[in-house]
Amino acid sequence: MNIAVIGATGLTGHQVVVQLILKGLVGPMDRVQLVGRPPAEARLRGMVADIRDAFFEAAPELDITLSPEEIAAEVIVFAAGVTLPTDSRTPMTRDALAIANRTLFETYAQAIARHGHGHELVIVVSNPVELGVSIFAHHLGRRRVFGMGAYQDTLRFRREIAGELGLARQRVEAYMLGEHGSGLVPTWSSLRLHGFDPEETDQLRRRLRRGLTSAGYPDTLANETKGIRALIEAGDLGEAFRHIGTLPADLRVGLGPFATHYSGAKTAVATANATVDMLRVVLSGHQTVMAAQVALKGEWLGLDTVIGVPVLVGHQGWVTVNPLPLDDDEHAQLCAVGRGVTDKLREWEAAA
Ligand SMILES: NC(=O)c1ccc[n+]([C@@H]2O[C@H](COP(=O)([O-])OP(=O)(O)OC[C@H]3O[C@@H](n4cnc5c(N)ncnc54)[C@H](O)[C@@H]3O)[C@@H](O)[C@H]2O)c1
Repeated sequence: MNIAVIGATGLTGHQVVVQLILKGLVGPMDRVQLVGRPPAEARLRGMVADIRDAFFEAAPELDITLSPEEIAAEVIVFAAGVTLPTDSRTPMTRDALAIANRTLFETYAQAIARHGHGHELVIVVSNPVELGVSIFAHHLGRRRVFGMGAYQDTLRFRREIAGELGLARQRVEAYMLGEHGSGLVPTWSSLRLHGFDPEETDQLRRRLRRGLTSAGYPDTLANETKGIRALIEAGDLGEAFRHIGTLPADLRVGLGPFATHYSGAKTAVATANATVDMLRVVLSGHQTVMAAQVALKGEWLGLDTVIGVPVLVGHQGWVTVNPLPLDDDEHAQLCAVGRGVTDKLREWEAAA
């Protein structure tokens, strides 16, 4: 198997390569292409030496690639580009991030479309993930392109619920859909707790939500984000994490990574874990449902944009949306977020 990691020397890209090996997804019969810019060549060489030193027998063939035209892989992880600074005193808007990364998305998408074999699957990690998916889908065809934001947000949502109930994460089924970052849509209607009947699940769902409704979620998340930002700017990370711990699971999903990023630790380990997990699903050859940002053309709820939804995945890409039973507020929320993403994509693309 051939896997390419674009932005391999970055915090996230590096973690993806290490976790691919540690989790046994690649071994000596496989090849991992480490893709970076020419100025990163020395660092890529050092990275290869370090990985061989650590995992000699288990390591795959590690190739250094400095040109987008030379990427040749079955699955490509895109983790290159600018990221939000961790110093809260120099904030960067998502708009500025989009403008900074747009050219990079375009360059790689065009090169892979021109020089690739036409079947590569692409997992977009870099932000804004919706913009990355939109650009890659435009050049490669939308069925081959996934954003990992919704996959990671869904893992986090399940983990928060499982932790609060004292269950293994595997017993919790629930989806965090929408836009990665500020447009999360927790679909509490999708909650299934294996081993609990619908009545018990209803009771636990009420307990977990603590009175926060789907309609009230976006404003509450925005207000809580302001509060956490103020604590971070005041240098009180400890209070920020303590406060997040008092909030319901769906708010913790939105706020935990925010505080982790600004703590300076960043979220590379969890992001790589989710990416490698997603890669495992995509490569398994079994048809499986997973959450991902994909470019929709009205397949579900009339959504015609890039948004996180549950998709049925096969070895050639996503096949169809796996619809969930949503209540009216969740439905309205997902459509509103979809319209917001469409407006942003239009703006970011017009700023070219
Ligand atoms: N989806 C998520 O949950 C999530 C989590 C963390 C980070 N991210 C995103 O992933 C991206 C990377 O984050 P990071 O923390 O690893 O950043 P980083 O700064 O550590 O790494 C970025 C890498 O991109 C490389 N790069 C820049 N321009 C390049 C080019 N033209 N060709 C090849 N490589 C190039 C840099 O050399 C660097 O190695 C960011 O966009 C960030 O927002 C997403």
